[in-house]
Amino acid sequence: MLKYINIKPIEEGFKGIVTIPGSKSISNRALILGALSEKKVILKNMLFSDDTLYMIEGLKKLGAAIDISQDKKILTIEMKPQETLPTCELFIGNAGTAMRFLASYIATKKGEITLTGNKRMKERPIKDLVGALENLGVTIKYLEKEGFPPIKIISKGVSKSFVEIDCSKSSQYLSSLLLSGSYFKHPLEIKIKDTLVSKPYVSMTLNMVKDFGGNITFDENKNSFFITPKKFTLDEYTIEGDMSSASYFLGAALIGNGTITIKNFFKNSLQGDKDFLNILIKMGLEVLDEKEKEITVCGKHSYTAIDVNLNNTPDVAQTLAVIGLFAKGNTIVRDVANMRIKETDRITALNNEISKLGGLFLEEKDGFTIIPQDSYHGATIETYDDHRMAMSLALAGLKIPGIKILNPECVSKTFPNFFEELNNIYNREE
Ligand SMILES: O=C(O)C1=C[C@@H](OP(=O)(O)O)[C@@H](O)[C@H](O)C1
Ligand SMILES: C=C(OP(=O)(O)O)C(=O)O
Repeated sequence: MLKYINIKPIEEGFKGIVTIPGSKSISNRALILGALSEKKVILKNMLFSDDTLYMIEGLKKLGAAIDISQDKKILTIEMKPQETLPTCELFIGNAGTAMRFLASYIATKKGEITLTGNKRMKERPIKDLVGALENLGVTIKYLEKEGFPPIKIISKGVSKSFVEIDCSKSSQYLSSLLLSGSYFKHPLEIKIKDTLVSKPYVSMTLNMVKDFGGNITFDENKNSFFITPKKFTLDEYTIEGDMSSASYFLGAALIGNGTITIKNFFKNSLQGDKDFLNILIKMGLEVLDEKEKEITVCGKHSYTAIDVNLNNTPDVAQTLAVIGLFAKGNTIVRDVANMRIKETDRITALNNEISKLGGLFLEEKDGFTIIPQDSYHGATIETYDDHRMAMSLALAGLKIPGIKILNPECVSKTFPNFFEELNNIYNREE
């Protein structure tokens, strides 16, 4: 286990080329859709990281034949035809998508399956999804604390045709039902109670279900989704590069006033986090070149702050917080209360670590403000087993000497070779 990594400041005007990995969100959706499919599915540009490996191991235990070619980033998946799933326990670490998406997948069949995870996963709520599945006729028992994993799902399949769900804490509950709903026995109406957070992830789900052969419509007046039972028959699916992972290198170019080419960057991405590029353009980032799967961006000696609502894209809020340290003016991030129930309480974690650098961080219940200071100093950064704390605070080290990132291997949740790629931006391209 690597205990820490020192980040070296970078010279302005640097040039680098990096490659980002496949999208976590798309990889884990494609695995569920592949497991539901009638035949073998090939997934290309697949992400292999903790979150997808927990999903892969879980699906294997449930009966999937999965072949992996890690260097080619290809995976094939074919689920054994079976009415009843093998009785087992699935450990899914702290992979929110795996925990939530598997719950509805299990409900498409008969079986008794326990879903559990690490200490933090046991503090992340799942009650609204469990309640919806119970209302659909699935029996679910909390094995420790009411409302949280571990849960035991006792399923006989879903035969009801209407459910209401509260998605004000996580959009993953809705995506879970939408991903597997085509394999419930009857047409299903899912009515959204309250506000839906992280909306673009639901659009991503709808797009992918459609690509696999599903039929889901949305009625705006009723605030309801309608799913028709369908069989999936797609042969092959290509995973996009991960736009949340790209945020660190877009940010590095701006903070470090350098030029970075990002490969595996999908211009027409399904991911809401692609909008981070537009946020940074407003702050001063310049796009030098854009191809279908590659972008080259360039920073500025000085850039402006921004006031932005990140409810649609909470995963880039930490990147923006660190970029805000060096902006002209105060950067304000609004409407991101659910950052507090992710890998760690991310708002408090940012406050702790940014304060250690000499930064001024104003913490709100559902957001924060970064007030830039004339100077900062190095510090030893705690990462709270949160990949995004490690990756975003590493960016501060491009400017501030003496930054040490503790437990850097937590990046393996979504971007196992992040620090190797970060190293690539120091190697000047001639
Ligand atoms: O559906 C998804 O793939 C995700 C949805 C978001 O979670 P919430 O809906 O809980 O905000 C996001 O933070 C997470 O990293 C991935
Ligand atoms: C919130 C995240 O993950 P999860 O899928 O575990 O919710 C994340 O990757 O930032």
